[in-house]
Amino acid sequence: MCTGVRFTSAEGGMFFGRNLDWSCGYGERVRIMPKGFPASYRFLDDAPAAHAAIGMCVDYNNYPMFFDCGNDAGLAVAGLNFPGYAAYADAPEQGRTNVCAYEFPLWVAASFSSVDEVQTALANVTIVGASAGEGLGVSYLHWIIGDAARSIVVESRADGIHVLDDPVDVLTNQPSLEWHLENLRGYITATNDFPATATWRAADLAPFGAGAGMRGIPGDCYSPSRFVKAAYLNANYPEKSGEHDNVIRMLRTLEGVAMVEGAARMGNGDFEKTLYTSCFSAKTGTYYYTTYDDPAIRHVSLTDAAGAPADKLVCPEPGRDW
Ligand SMILES: C[C@H](CCC(=O)NCCS(=O)(=O)O)[C@H]1CC[C@H]2[C@@H]3[C@H](O)C[C@@H]4C[C@H](O)CC[C@]4(C)[C@H]3C[C@H](O)[C@]12C
Repeated sequence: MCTGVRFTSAEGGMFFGRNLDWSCGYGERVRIMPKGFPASYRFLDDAPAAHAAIGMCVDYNNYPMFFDCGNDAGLAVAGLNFPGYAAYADAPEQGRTNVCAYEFPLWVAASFSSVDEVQTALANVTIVGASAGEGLGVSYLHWIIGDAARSIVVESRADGIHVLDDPVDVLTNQPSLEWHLENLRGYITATNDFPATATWRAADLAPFGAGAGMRGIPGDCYSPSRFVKAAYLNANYPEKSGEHDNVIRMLRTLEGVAMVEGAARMGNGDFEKTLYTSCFSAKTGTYYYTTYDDPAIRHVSLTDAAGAPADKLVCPEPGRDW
């Protein structure tokens, strides 16, 4: 399972993060793709990246297969599993912008400055289900894309591409975003208020402490449950100022929907857990992350690649003080 979250600070800076939940890693690393990087595409003309980007990826022979990333214009994107619902074209379609599923985050981050720009381009996009390389297969994903103004979700389904506004700025896994948003209507009585003592006949029922109003918000790891809990937390977290408190907001919110080893097996019998949690700060171009085995916060910034040649992915030593 995975969860993505977006919000803005009191100053208007976007923070965009995700949990990557799976049983095993793919050798993922944080990489910076410099501006001007020769981005190559299977069915599109190769183009130098208009924007530098930073994020978690498989560095596949100097090609970043991003899981999630943010760029120097403050636009960010993350891919989350969507099997059973995602459907891609078998082959490129004439007259369309044909983007392979594995290329999608790179294409978004390298090419665009805002959600509006991506949304316009998506009107002519076909997602093609070509494999990235031998043995890599095709991942069936949907994507959340955010900037300082808003977020959208992109779902390529059997009936075509759906570009949906995401008014709660959260994404998990199956089913569709429309379903998750409709499902929230079952939880509208949840509140962070401290409830008054109730009187039932002669009994005065005082709350045990804080949290009574949140009862009913699910705490399990199932995709619909994580959507509800993440949406509740994202909607109720008080607005914060400055980098520190907003990074903490993101990491604590994602911790609220993190998967702990042993809680849930995948179909193959392996336990799923939150392999890493990330937070991209758009204003500073910094990518913060923690891993399951090392909860200390590490960070790498787009500025760490200043002056680096454009044709190589940059892998700076992560900082630990902040
Ligand atoms: C497994 C990851 C999604 C995690 C997630 O959503 N889990 C949900 C679990 S569940 O279904 O709901 O049980 C996805 C997100 C990004 C994916 C990777 C990226 O798409 C980049 C490449 C793409 C290649 O086609 C396959 C390898 C790969 C390296 C992908 C492996 C894997 O599918 C990743 C890592």
